[in-house]
Amino acid sequence: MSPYQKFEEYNIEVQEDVKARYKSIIADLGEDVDREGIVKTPERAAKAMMYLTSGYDVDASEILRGAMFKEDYNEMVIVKNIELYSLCEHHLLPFFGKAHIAYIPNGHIVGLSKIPRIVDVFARRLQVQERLTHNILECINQTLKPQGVAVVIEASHMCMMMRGVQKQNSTTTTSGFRGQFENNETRNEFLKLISNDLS
Ligand SMILES: Nc1nc2c(ncn2[C@@H]2O[C@H](COP(=O)(O)OP(=O)(O)OP(=O)(O)O)[C@@H](O)[C@H]2O)c(=O)[nH]1
Ligand SMILES: [Zn+2]
Repeated sequence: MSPYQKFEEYNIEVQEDVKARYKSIIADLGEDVDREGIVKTPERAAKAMMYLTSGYDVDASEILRGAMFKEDYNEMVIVKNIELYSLCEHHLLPFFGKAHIAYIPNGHIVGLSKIPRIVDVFARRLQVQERLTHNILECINQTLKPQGVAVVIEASHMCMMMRGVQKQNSTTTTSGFRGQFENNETRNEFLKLISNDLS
């Protein structure tokens, strides 16, 4: 049996387990689990939740390493307005928003699509926005070893909107800077270039 087959079987086993637990949760919440519209819901919810947390099984640095190209370009590269959807680890409710990411190459550039890809890898886990920001920052810094890297995330948290404090318009901004972006001039140039995209 290949390791891949083993992984598939493991996933089916986990899915069955999650499905059974959802069925019991839905019943506890007061629903009729045999009702037509609901009967397949435990399976749908299990698949959805497993998709939304599928980032645990993915090595983000391997994604970056797969598309690093030698290039003598020493200016800032910015990929901005990367939409992201994650789950808050406290309430299992979504938080969603945008990431703006910049790096200054140090002999290697990276395939542009790989930056949103690693955002997704870290977003598809139970997260807090601060750790999500750091995960992305450190992954780029340690894998690409650029002259500098910057990450800014702006997000709205459903756990603050639908329940709890119930604030509909607040957004949370987190950021991280390494290397040349720790220098005020470079950091300000980046912040200026994304300023129209910040709320
Ligand atoms: N720092 C941080 N806090 C978060 C994030 N997502 C949710 N939270 C907060 O996590 C906290 C959990 O606080 P608790 O007091 O344990 O939970 P709670 O009683 O449900 O809190 P309320 O949301 O205030 O009703 C809340 O203040 C949430 O707003 C995040 O990404 N970062
Ligand atoms: Zn929350």
